[in-house]
Amino acid sequence: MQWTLVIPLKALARAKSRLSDAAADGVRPGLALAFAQDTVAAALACAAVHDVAVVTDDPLAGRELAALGARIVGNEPAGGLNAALAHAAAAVRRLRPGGAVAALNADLPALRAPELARVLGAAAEFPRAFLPDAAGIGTTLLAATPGRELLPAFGADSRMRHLASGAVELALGAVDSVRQDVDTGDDLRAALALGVGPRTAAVAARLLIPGRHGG
Ligand SMILES: Nc1nc2c(ncn2[C@@H]2O[C@H](COP(=O)(O)OP(=O)(O)OP(=O)(O)O)[C@@H](O)[C@H]2O)c(=O)[nH]1
Ligand SMILES: C=C(OP(=O)(O)O)C(=O)O
Repeated sequence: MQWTLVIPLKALARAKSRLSDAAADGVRPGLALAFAQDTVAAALACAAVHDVAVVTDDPLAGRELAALGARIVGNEPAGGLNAALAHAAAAVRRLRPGGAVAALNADLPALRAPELARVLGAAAEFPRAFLPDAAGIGTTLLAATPGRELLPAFGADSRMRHLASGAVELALGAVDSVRQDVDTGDDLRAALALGVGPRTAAVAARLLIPGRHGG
């Protein structure tokens, strides 16, 4: 099964506020963009991925991610993350009727294409399925097979809310790179330990993150 991935990215100037312990105001937009670039590049390299649509109104992010090969979908309607995801999922389904669609977080800088392929392969067995984040509280991927609505419920406690919505939780081992989202400095250290993509590695090298250099 070949998937269209929908990747939401809010305005870079507002992104990753919980990373303020590890990255100053002037650095976070560039870090958020680097996470998204490494996420999109790994997604596009995945054999199970047909195409990638990034949902954003950020002009710089739109240009940079389009240059990698993503399609850019506007962030509408004004109603937050889940409204924008549902709208984008419907838009990609109009372009590829009968296609499989999955929403993927934009903050997976350690993402590896073979691990994403394993997750999507497992998701193909169910009408709707999701992967919990590394912390076990949120969600990094929500998938809907052909003919099924995505019904996204990202945000606080999204693992429980996706479960309650009837989506099947994927219990897979060895897919850490798909689960390791980065919201805090500790998350960033965990992602660096897994091994991040080149854009995040370049920005992180300038941050002198404790733990990366033995601190
Ligand atoms: N297009 C779009 N993406 C969003 C919106 N809100 C959040 N996102 C994206 O959804 C994912 C999870 O978002 P959040 O955890 O709310 O935001 P964040 O920037 O990752 O982190 P914090 O600022 O620390 O909350 C990230 O990829 C965000 O960029 C929105 O309203 N529109
Ligand atoms: C929106 C989510 O991600 P984050 O961990 O970035 O808040 C979520 O887990 O549903």
